[in-house]
Amino acid sequence: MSAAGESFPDSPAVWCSHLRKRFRRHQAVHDVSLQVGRGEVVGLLGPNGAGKTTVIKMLLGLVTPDDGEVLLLGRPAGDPAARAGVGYLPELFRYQPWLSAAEVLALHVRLSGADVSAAEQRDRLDLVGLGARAADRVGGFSKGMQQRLGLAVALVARPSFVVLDEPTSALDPLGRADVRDVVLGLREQGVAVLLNSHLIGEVERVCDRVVILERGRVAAAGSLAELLGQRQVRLRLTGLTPAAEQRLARAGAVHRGGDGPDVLTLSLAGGGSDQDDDGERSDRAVPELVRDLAALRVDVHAVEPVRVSLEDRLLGILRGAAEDRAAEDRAADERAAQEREARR
Ligand SMILES: Nc1ncnc2c1ncn2[C@@H]1O[C@H](COP(=O)(O)OP(=O)(O)OP(=O)(O)O)[C@@H](O)[C@H]1O
Repeated sequence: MSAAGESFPDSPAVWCSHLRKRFRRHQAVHDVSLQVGRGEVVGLLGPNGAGKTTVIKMLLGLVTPDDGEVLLLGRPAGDPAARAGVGYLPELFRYQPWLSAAEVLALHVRLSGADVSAAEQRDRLDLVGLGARAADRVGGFSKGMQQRLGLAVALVARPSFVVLDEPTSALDPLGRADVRDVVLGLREQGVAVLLNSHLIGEVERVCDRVVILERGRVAAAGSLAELLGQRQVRLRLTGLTPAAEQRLARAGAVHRGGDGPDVLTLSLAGGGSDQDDDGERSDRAVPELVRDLAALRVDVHAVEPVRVSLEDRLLGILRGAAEDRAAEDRAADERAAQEREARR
């Protein structure tokens, strides 16, 4: 690992608190606090215009926040020593078309001030699948090849924190799989990664934690286990009594219909999981419920977890946030109407 950015090794790779950014009349980022720990892979998700790229640029000291604080590798974001420890693949990438891929890499090594041998630079091109094109001019590269080169540029100076803004937007499925392997390899080496991607499956495969932005705010954040949780189970039950219905209602919200008269879906209260003494997740809610239902003489024919994908969760969170905002707008309209009425 490079010595750059390593003078505060116990600090998170990046930490920010209450970031805000307005562009003219548009508040792009309202209030964002997040953290990427050392060696952690964090996914940044959210719809178009949610503020992901603006947040990334503020984290890297490329956009000045109106408010809030950032520490990059334990230092202020604009500090050259912090930047030297960071590899960045921007969303909009463009490299000097008159240079060869090897020359682009060598240029970035010089700019970074790191000591990276020619052999190591070639290894980076091999890693992104451009080893055979090292001597070719970038002007003749396809978009996907340029994006691969961008990834090599981001990795070449042995960063301890890598920020990838839509790293697979120009890549074919094979290229996306390659990037996934690269990210997993970084994690193995203890390199922290912040990954902004619309490809939710990709994020689900490689990320330890996810931060979901919606209209410039953090709509949800947590580990994949926390976000996905075992939140729902489908049960096939016969012989339900009022007491059993009450027991079910205590376990969570009951949804019926669609899958037959005996089938119900239970959204477990509190996500249905607790922490045991060792801090491990343990799902006691379901076995306890089944035991109690059996004691109440209910016939339990089937119990199956409903698998919730990150995509489902993301859509649910974003729809929930949109509904909350619509309700707030309606309440504000009503208040304004009441005030107008009172003034008459
Ligand atoms: N330099 C700028 N000048 C004016 N407005 C900007 C600027 N940069 C971003 N914005 C606005 O800020 C908002 C957030 O943009 P940003 O690029 O951060 O979103 P994003 O979540 O990365 O979107 P996408 O997924 O489409 O890339 C958008 O409304 C955008 O138009």
